[in-house]
Amino acid sequence: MTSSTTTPLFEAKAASAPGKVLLAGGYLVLDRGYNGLVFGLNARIHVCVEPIRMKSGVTLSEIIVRSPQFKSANWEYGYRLTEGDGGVSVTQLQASHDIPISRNPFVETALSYALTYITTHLPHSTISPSSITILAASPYYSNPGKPLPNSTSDFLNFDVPLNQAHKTGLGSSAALVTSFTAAVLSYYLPKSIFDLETEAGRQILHNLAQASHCAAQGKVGSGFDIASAVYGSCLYRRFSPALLSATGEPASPGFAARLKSLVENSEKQWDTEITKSAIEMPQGLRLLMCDVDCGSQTPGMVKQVLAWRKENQVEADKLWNELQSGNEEFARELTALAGQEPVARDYTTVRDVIVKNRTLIRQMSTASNVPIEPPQQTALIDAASKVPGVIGGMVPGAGGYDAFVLLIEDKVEVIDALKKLYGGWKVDDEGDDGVKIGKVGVLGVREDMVGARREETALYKEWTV
Ligand SMILES: Nc1ncnc2c1ncn2[C@@H]1O[C@H](COP(=O)(O)OP(=O)(O)O)[C@@H](O)[C@H]1O
Ligand SMILES: C[C@@](O)(CCOP(=O)(O)OP(=O)(O)O)CC(=O)O
Repeated sequence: MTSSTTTPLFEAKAASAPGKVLLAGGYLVLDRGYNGLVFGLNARIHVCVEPIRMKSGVTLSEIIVRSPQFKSANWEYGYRLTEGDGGVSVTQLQASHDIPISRNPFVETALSYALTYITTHLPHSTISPSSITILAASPYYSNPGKPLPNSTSDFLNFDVPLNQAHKTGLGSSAALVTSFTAAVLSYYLPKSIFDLETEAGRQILHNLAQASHCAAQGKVGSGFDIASAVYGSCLYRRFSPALLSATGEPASPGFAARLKSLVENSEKQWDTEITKSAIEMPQGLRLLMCDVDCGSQTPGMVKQVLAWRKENQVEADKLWNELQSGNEEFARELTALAGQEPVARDYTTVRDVIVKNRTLIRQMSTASNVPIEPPQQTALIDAASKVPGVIGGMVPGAGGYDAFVLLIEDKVEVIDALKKLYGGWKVDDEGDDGVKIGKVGVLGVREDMVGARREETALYKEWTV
């Protein structure tokens, strides 16, 4: 018997998006009155969308998503257009009878939002089945990974289920939702409607990814992580949270039209401010991400800081304003240094600004009783700051025990000295707060100024089916 296959309508497409580090403006950036200074990182999540070749005559509305670096990380979805312009609803299908369904809310929501947006431009019948592969750079997880046998691919096999992946806090869900949305839109929509390489395309991607990331998270954060995943390093002012509240739930009547209008900025105007020119990394300097092995999670830090601010508005406003000025000064210093030859530079001012900002953050920490820069991190950053070639360091984002970031001269000897310093760093005694930190790792991750971008699909041939 001969079996013929139908010719796929679409050509494989891929995109990637960077991770993030909020160098300055943690907590402040939740409020539109303040900014965040965010750097994209050279650890990217990639997504590749390909046609599923089917035997002719078989029609199947199914999209298969795989994250092949992890065990059993497959999600199969059926999709259908809902009544009353409710957009595309996706339903997870059981891959096999003996494997229970495990949901991936970020994938599921990004898929339903992207397909809904696509059907506002194309008839639903043009959404043909596809196979989607997710591949993440290894620094997103602290699990040891192995290359595929005889492989030239940089992606590693972690050989554990996704729920056993230990995240290093580089913003996996934002990089995933952004690259996933970019790849799906690029695959199904003609370039005249969505082109990732244009300003209009990036705006569509930003707005759609913010909406689906918030929906998947079940909360509206500041969105700095999606902004940097789309635009790369930038000075960020958030959108008004009310913008998203009127969109409603997928499948509710009129959802598709509301999503289109939100994404295309046609009724309500997005008031996000993204200024790429306000931040630069001077040539010869780099960021170095460090990861602390620590059992302690500190959920509810954001709630607690905001509650303290509300109760102590006058004191908090003073601190917030001082920090905002300090952060602005830090951004200005970095861009000024970027305009100078490395040999002509004097790092004294930028060092002082970092030290001053850290003092303010510790004030925020003490006043709100939240371990934003706990003493364990103070010791780690202070010790690094004495290493020749280290300009300074800080706790990024919400802070806590698990990560910090250093600004250093981009020289192997500086990284070697830091590895030596932290190699022997093990605090076996608990601090006064009862928290014991373990191994300190220097992640091979630095800033990346570029946001979401198109990728060649050949990069993934060893991982796609
Ligand atoms: N490589 C991956 N493949 C598939 N889904 C992923 C991957 N990495 C992260 N995710 C999704 O993102 C979620 C983690 O998001 P979150 O807890 O917000 O962490 P982060 O701070 O890294 O964004 C995972 O539970 C999973 O749903
Ligand atoms: C407190 C914040 O301003 C910054 C948090 O930054 P992190 O980088 O710590 O974030 P997660 O990876 O989402 O945990 C909250 C926000 O801006 O949403």
